[in-house]
Amino acid sequence: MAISSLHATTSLHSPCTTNTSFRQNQVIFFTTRSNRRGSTRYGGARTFQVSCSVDKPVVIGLAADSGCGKSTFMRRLTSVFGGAAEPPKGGNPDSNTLISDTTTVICLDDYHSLDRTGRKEKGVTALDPRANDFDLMYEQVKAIKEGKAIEKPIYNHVTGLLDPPELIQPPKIFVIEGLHPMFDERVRDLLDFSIYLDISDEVKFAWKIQRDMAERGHSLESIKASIEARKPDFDAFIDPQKQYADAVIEVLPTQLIPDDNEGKVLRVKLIMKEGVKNFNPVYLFDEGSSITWVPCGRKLTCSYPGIKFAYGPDTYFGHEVSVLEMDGQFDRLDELIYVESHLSNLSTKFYGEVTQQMLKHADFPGSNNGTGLFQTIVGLKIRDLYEQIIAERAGAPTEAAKV
Ligand SMILES: Nc1ncnc2c1ncn2[C@@H]1O[C@H](COP(=O)(O)OP(=O)(O)OP(=O)(O)O)[C@@H](O)[C@H]1O
Ligand SMILES: O=C(CO)[C@H](O)[C@H](O)COP(=O)(O)O
Repeated sequence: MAISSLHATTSLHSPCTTNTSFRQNQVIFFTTRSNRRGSTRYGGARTFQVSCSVDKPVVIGLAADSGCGKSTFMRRLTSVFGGAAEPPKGGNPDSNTLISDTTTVICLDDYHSLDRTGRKEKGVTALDPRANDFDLMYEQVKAIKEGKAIEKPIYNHVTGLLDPPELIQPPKIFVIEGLHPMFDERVRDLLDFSIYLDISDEVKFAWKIQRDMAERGHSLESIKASIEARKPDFDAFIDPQKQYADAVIEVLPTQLIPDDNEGKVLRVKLIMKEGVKNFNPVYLFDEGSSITWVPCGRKLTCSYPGIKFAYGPDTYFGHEVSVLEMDGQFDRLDELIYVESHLSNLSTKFYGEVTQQMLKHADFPGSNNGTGLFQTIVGLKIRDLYEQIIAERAGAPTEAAKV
């Protein structure tokens, strides 16, 4: 049996019908095993009746290369919804899934159709579409969006093998993060909102060195070689997805320090597509104007090289966008409230919520610069989008939806 149809038959078509034997988001393992050359899949055609949520999930896509801040972004997003995300309780300790009260985040690496050995044998990288099962990805994201539970495979990053699948129940917000959330048109069309983290080569290199040398004991040469080996497939299959994103966070070297090659001070752009349903771009001072702002002075402490904001309209892959930019870093995070008070359409629930979120996670990477600030803002916009969709379904549009 083809892998995709095997899983299609085992997806649990019981949105609200049931004998509930499983709790919402409970994860179950299946041990039936099927093999094919180059990969190992587990699964079994079993029928389960499970509990379900009446509200169908809102589906969010987050695309980025490996080591580009997806996990950090997801931690900020989950925090905006008020809970901590944890791996499935009692499940596979190497599961890539994170579950909180509101959100379930799955990692699209779980749709690798070739395991580490299989990729090596075939001479393809994990970024290559031939190493991924897009039919299964589509069927399962569609099932979740329809409120049905799925048995999702697990790619084990420790062993490099495909582990037995885990049962995933439809949450309120379903996030698919990884290399290819916008690659397949069918999957792309299921997304209610999409984000691309666009990290420039220089910055990606600096972050990889920091993590893989300091935390994983890799040599500088091996990090360089791994980045170079991935580059052609990254350019061919990952990078082009940014044209479809509703919001792009672009991370570049600073322009405030001439010829900077340290990669510590960053220039970060938040590129927000115009005309996206339930998403009103954030603006600085005056919507639609072009503005440059250097806030350093009496209200904001800035050491060298300072902080510079910019805002204005632009085009991005033929789409009208608004771009908010921050170059530099904060000396004192509590003073961010001064910047926040000059931004509009933030979708905060109270004055200072952005600053509060940033202070809460001051230890996350990027908390003193535009990466943390814009990830937090996008998190708030996603919460707002979710609330608008739910209100719309309930037939009561919010004030924001009427704008
Ligand atoms: N905003 C940031 N500023 C500085 N460093 C960062 C930032 N975001 C991420 N990093 C660095 O990159 C590393 C990877 O971040 P993170 O785990 O969030 O990425 P990821 O895309 O989920 O990675 P992977 O796909 O490999 O699991 C972090 O350990 C940190 O060193
Ligand atoms: O690009 C990646 C996504 O995170 C990984 O390289 C891919 O999933 C393969 O993982 P591993 O190196 O653990 O076999």
